[in-house]
Amino acid sequence: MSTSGNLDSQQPHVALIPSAGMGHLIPFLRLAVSLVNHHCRVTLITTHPTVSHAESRFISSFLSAFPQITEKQFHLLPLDPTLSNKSDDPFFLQWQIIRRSAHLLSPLLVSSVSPLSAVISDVTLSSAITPITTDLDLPNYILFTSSARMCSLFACFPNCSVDQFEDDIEIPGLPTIPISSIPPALLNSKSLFATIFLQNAQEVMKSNGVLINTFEALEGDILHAINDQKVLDGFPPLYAIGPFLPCEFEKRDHGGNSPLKWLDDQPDGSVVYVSFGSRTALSREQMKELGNGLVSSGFKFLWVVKDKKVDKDDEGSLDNLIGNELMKRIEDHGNLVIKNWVDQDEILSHKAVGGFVGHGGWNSMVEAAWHGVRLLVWPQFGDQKMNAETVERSGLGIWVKNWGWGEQTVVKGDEVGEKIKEMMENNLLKSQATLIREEARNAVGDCGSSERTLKGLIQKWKINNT
Ligand SMILES: O=c1ccn([C@@H]2O[C@H](COP(=O)(O)OP(=O)(O)O[C@H]3O[C@H](CO)[C@@H](O)[C@H](O)[C@H]3O)[C@@H](O)[C@H]2O)c(=O)[nH]1
Repeated sequence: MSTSGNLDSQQPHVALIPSAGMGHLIPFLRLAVSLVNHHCRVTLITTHPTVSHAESRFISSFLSAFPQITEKQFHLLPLDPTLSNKSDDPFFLQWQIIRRSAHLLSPLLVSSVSPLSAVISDVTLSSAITPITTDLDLPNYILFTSSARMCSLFACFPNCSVDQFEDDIEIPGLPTIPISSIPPALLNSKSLFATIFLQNAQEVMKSNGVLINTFEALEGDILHAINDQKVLDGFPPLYAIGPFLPCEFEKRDHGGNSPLKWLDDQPDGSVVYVSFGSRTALSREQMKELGNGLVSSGFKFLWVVKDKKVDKDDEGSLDNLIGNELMKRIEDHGNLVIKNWVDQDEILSHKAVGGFVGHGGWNSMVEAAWHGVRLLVWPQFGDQKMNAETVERSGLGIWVKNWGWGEQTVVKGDEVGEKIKEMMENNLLKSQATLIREEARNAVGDCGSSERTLKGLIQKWKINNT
């Protein structure tokens, strides 16, 4: 694929509208690169301000790497004070502000260059954005940033009454979802999160299609059940176009502190990589248990520690967080602990990395599949148990169900250490991870399922342009 222009009068023009946080921004920017590589014109709507440094840095290196992409700045309304009573999570608040500022998007979606063939917005924004695209008569697509399994719950959600939430959730055409896997925030039907989740699920039905970062070999049965209308009659076409590939622009200069140097000195497949994504801070108590568990597993590890949800606030020293004594034991055993943004792609692609302990954030799960790294999934909140189910079913990793939701319980270090050993010593997982890696690569190869699906969608936009 070339990144050159090769423009023609039918060239589709796509506007992308991400939501708050790296877990939502990253898949949008990777999708943008893929669309450029497929000769689409892309407009990126960037929110101002962003919540984290990581988001601002990512956007600016993306725009420098792709000068052909048009940036439209979306200046958000100030924080509505009534919102502060609802949550103290800065990403939640930003998501709400984006939704409440959606009416300001109209002028940004009226293109002076060429009319838009598609507007693709984050699923969490859909009920705020669909009325705007409908008014402007623009084709409206959704990017579902989680797994197809989570999408099956999303599709059925308007038909589930809250009273049902005492029992497993029936998903027509698919296995039931245990009540214990439902995102806790959905269990209170009066919560703002549950209300908006429901509105989004209703509004998505009016969209032209839903794009998703997964692939046939990973979630084929679920994709088929949704696309065959077994899960919900009338659900829009679900386009599986993953894995979204990490890109060059994401690489950062670590000023000589890259963990790669340390990884280079470790034997192949020997290291456990530990990270809970871009916005999950474990409790101090859990952090200590995890540290003890890692040491007791006997495996070498590279642990990325986060103390605060937002990077700007994350200023404490490692010694303070983990304690001098544990920190010393960790270092005496020759392990590496980092409290900064790392380039996860370069870590997962390193031959020394043999396993990944993560929270089940969907981007990380797909990245592990792409690199064929086996997983121990430890869901903390939200969609993460649904994603863990997919990982377990595919044979890419294990998930300890009785650990519950990470944010609600503290798991003892010994248990963590045992499970890490189990994951690292399980050769079946290792060989299955290698197979999934092959399948992931096939999916985006020339004749792969995801590549064909994406090309078909772009072709549709081209035909609509004529
Ligand atoms: O130091 C870091 C930390 C994170 N990442 C990247 O940041 C992304 C993190 O995304 P994800 O693994 O999905 O976790 P979250 O940041 O927690 O993502 C949020 O968004 C996801 C997509 O909707 C959901 O699945 C999660 O539950 C939700 O917490 C991944 O691409 C990682 O590679 C880095 O590169 N370096």
